[in-house]
Order: sequence, then C-alpha cells, then structure tokens
Amino acid sequence: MITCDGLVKIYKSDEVEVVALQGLNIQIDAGELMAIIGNSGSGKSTLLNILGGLDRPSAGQVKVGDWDLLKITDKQLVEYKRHTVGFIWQNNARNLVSYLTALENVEMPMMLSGKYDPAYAKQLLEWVGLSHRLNNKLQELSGGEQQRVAIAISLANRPRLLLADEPTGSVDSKTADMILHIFQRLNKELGVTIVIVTHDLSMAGKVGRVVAIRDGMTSSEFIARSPSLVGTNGISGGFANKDHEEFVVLDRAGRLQVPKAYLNALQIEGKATMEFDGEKIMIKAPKAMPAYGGKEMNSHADGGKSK
Ligand SMILES: Nc1ncnc2c1ncn2[C@@H]1O[C@H](COP(=O)(O)OP(=O)(O)OP(=O)(O)O)[C@@H](O)[C@H]1O
Repeated sequence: MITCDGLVKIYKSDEVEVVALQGLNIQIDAGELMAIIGNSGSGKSTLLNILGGLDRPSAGQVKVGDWDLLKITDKQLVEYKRHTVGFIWQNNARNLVSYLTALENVEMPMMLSGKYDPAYAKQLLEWVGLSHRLNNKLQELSGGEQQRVAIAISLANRPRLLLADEPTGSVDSKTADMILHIFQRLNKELGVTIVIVTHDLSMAGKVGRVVAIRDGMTSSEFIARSPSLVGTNGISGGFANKDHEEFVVLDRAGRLQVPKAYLNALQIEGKATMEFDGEKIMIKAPKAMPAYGGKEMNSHADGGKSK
C-alpha cells in the first residue's frame, strides 16, 4: 500500500535548511496496523504529513496505492485527500466543529465530498462506542469522546488509509486502550490500513509491527513474536520486550544506522573497521586508536540473534 524509497524532505526558511527526512525507506502493506516511534524531531510528523498529502516531499519516491505523491498535481492531491486517506491528530479541534452534534460532525465531510450517507455516519459512531451521544453537541463531550468522534470523521469518506498522529496524546490510559481497541476493530472489520505515530510505548507494544525513526531515517523495526497475542493482555508495558523482536533496518544499498550510544561507548567517530567471520559482522574502533582497543561491538547480519 505504501512505499517510501529514499524519501527526502527539506524545509527551507530564509537561509536555514532543515533536512527532516534524509532518505527514508519504509514499506507498509495494505491492511496493516502498525506504529511509528521516534524521538522528538526525528521526522515522524513530517512523514505522516507527506503520506496524508498535507506536505510535499522534496525528493525520493513515495507511493500510496496507485498515487505517486512526488508527481501528483495539486488537483489530484485534493482528490487523494478526499477519497484515499483519513487523518487523526492529537489536537482534534482541527477536525471538529464544537456547535454541531457528533452526528452532524460526521455527516459534514460526507456532504462536502458528495457521499452523504446518514446511516453510515450513525454506524461509524456506533463503531467508536458513541451511539448514545449522536445528538450531543461536541462541546458537551469529554476529550476522549471527542477523540472518538474524530476517528469516526476520519473514516467518513471510507478511506483505505488512516493516519493517526499521537491519537492518544491527550487522553488517559483507559481511553487510550479504548482507542487502540477501536483501531484494531476497524482494521479487522473494514480492512483499513492504519499508521499510528506515537510516543506511547505501551500503545506501540500492542501492534504487530513498530518502526523506529531516527534522524529522518528508519533505524530499526520491532516485530511481534506471536501476532495472535498482540492487542490482548499478552503484551504489557513497552514494546521492546520479550514479545517483540528487534531488527536493524538496512536500505537497498546495505546502509544501516548504528545507534549513537554504541558509537559513543566505543568512541568511534568517522571511521571504523568491519570484519565478517562467516556468522557475524563486527564493527570496531580502528586499531590505530589503541586507547579504545579490546572493546568490540557486534552488528549482527543474522537479524539480531546473538551467537
Ligand atoms: N514547517 C517546518 N519548517 C521548518 N522545519 C520544520 C517544519 N516542520 C518540521 N520541521 C523540522 O523538521 C524536523 C522533523 O520534525 P517533525 O515534526 O517531523 O518531528 P517529530 O518526530 O514529529 O517530532 P515530535 O515528536 O516532537 O512531534 C525537526 O527538526 C523540525 O524542527
């Protein structure tokens, strides 16, 4: 469904250039429910905004279904946003009109896109557990309920792709669990592909695949060992535990990101040596720097399994 290959985004303001994405690669299958994590400023929102057609890529490839988002015209972009993609933000005020009811809020985008379907609007609100709040004005709903209305709205135009930027950022953990449960149900029942950007590691731990972004590139991936346990009580706490296996991501040219902490620990800067012993690839500080001799860091070519 989604392919990003060498995706670059550069923000230019006055004389300053910020490289927010520097050759990012990611592949997301149709029907997947996955999460993207990363430190503040790593490029998560930039990626999501590009996938949502809210921002233009600078270079590289980015395809969503049949749409090529690098070459897409402004007119096609309107079409894309209207029919292919749905968006949920942490601050749902961007999606909602406070003086309209929950139902009217869901019906409005349907009217704007010429797909008015009041029965479907009701069904969406039922799916998010708000059938008893259809006729309440938005201002009468709690933050968590408003966020659930925002989820219903994001699906009003039957998008194939749902993008959620910190969807649980401003709700309590009980509501966060409920929202994740809604995503799981929508993903299963409607087959919508769902990409969640989150800081919430317990939420990330409940999806099958988590991709970590560092400095505008994908750095590692965490895959659930037992997909059947995902979303149940089988996974608790953070995702980087026994339930998920971590893989380092290599791009097509074989490049990978070595975590800064590892490089700092071995005081590697600029250059390193690399050896292959038939089983492992070892990256070491150069021998010409005796002060660092003896320590070694393994970068496994076998998917991260220690030997
Ligand atoms: N409109 C913009 N103009 C200039 N620089 C920007 C713009 N938007 C983002 N950036 C910069 O691009 C980089 C990536 O930002 P982005 O918002 O994608 O990070 P993020 O991982 O989503 O961070 P956070 O978790 O704090 O939301 C940052 O250095 C940010 O300052």
